[in-house]
Amino acid sequence: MSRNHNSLLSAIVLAGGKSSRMGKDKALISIGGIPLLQLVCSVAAGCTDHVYVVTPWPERYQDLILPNCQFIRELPFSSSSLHFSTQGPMVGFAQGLSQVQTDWVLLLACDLPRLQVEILTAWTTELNYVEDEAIATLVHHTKGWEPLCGFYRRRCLPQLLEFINQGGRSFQKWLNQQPIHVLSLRTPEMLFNCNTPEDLALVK
Ligand SMILES: Nc1nc2c(ncn2[C@@H]2O[C@H](COP(=O)(O)OP(=O)(O)OP(=O)(O)O)[C@@H](O)[C@H]2O)c(=O)[nH]1
Repeated sequence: MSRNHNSLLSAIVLAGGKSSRMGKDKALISIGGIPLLQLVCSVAAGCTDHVYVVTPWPERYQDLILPNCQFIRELPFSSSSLHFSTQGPMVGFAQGLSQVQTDWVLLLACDLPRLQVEILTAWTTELNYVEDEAIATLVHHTKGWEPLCGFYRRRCLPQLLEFINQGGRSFQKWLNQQPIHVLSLRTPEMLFNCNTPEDLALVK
């Protein structure tokens, strides 16, 4: 998607974690013959100018077809993070955000099989109208914020790192301390996460 230079938009897709509820890497699960990470990246590429895939293991995904996507290899957050594949989505996000050059970034989990590019594109047009003080624009539902399908300002990185450095790993806790613009969503099924074999059966 092409935009004027001042309004370029990046996406960060997170592909890490344990996939313990699924029992195998969610990113590689096939939905209609297409690996889930490829599906999500293709939607991200359809509504942004550049896609970063943040993962501890880029080699695992080298056979996927990911045009306009660039891998960022996630590193252990600190020398004490021995099991860095489980350091959590916030740390992956922070590492991705440190590479982003655009003012806004769309953050996506890799386990969202029902993303709709039309809705994400419509949301991108709202970014120009978000209050200056808001660091993100996200959907809010009964369980709280939806952190892994929404937009963040690049300038939130220092606050994010401070929270992480103090041991914080909960998006909800961090977001509850921040000014956030609320995104409206009439079709909440778009946010369906494919976490378990039962979820996968529903999608298929
Ligand atoms: N890069 C990166 N992504 C992560 C990490 N942990 C989780 N994710 C991603 O964040 C999204 C949500 O992950 P979750 O479903 O909460 O956690 P999970 O570890 O993947 O799965 P469970 O073990 O079943 O909780 C998915 O896109 C994961 O790939 C991480 O440490 N690094």
